[in-house]
Amino acid sequence: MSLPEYKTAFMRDCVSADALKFGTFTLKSKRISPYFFNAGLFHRAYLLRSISSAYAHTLTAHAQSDPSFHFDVLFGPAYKGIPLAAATIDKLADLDLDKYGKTSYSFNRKEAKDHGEGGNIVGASLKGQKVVIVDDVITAGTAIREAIEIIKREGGELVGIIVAFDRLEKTPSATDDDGTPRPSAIGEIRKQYGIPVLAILTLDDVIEYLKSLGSAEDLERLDEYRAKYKASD
Ligand SMILES: O=P(O)(O)OC[C@H]1O[C@H](OP(=O)(O)OP(=O)(O)O)[C@H](O)[C@@H]1O
Ligand SMILES: O=C(O)c1cc(=O)[nH]c(=O)[nH]1
Repeated sequence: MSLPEYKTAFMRDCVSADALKFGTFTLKSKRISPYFFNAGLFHRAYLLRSISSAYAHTLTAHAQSDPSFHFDVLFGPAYKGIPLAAATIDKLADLDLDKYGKTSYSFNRKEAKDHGEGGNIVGASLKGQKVVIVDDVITAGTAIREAIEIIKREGGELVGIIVAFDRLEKTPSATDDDGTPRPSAIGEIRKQYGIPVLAILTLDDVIEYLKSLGSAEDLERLDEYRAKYKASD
């Protein structure tokens, strides 16, 4: 597997933290998946460093390939996006203090607060800011579209999205398993907004990993799932 070191290190930590699990899981979209990525398990200090470092490297690698890519705020949708956005700006500042030392983070409350400072945004104001959303996974795109709406409503400019894991699967629909390829939610968002949607790892990376280090049974189930739900983009 010819992945950059930060991706292989992240894959190793996903497996050791049990954040990448193989079995039978029901997704938010109700699709049944033979694997699940649980970013909530990156709760130990060394694991939070690992995931935030992988996000930060993915963002800086993209900024190197596209010098027009600039952002002021990392927005982490509640709940799992919150620690991810905060820890990632810390890592970005470690990588390049001059460039990222003034980058902010921000997140939404799921329920608006009606006392004290009030409102439902915590951290940087998004108004007039170039914003990148940091989340764990996009499947149907419901969560990310809610985050996009919040950014619009707050007057921010969405310039990119980064997730830990791109499942590379088509958007769920009533005729899900008819074998017809359709775009992924990520592909639709890229097309609709013309922005980069970056991922640290993809399903293809996991399948490559299973070929060398995983069980033949898991590999077969993931291959079957990919054949059934693979996106057309
Ligand atoms: O693309 P989708 O089909 O929307 O699914 C993916 C999202 O669903 C989960 O979050 P959830 O909304 O459950 O919130 P949480 O962060 O509070 O767990 C998950 O963390 C992703 O963000
Ligand atoms: O689609 C989802 O709900 C989902 C998939 C996944 O791999 N991980 C996760 O937290 N949510």
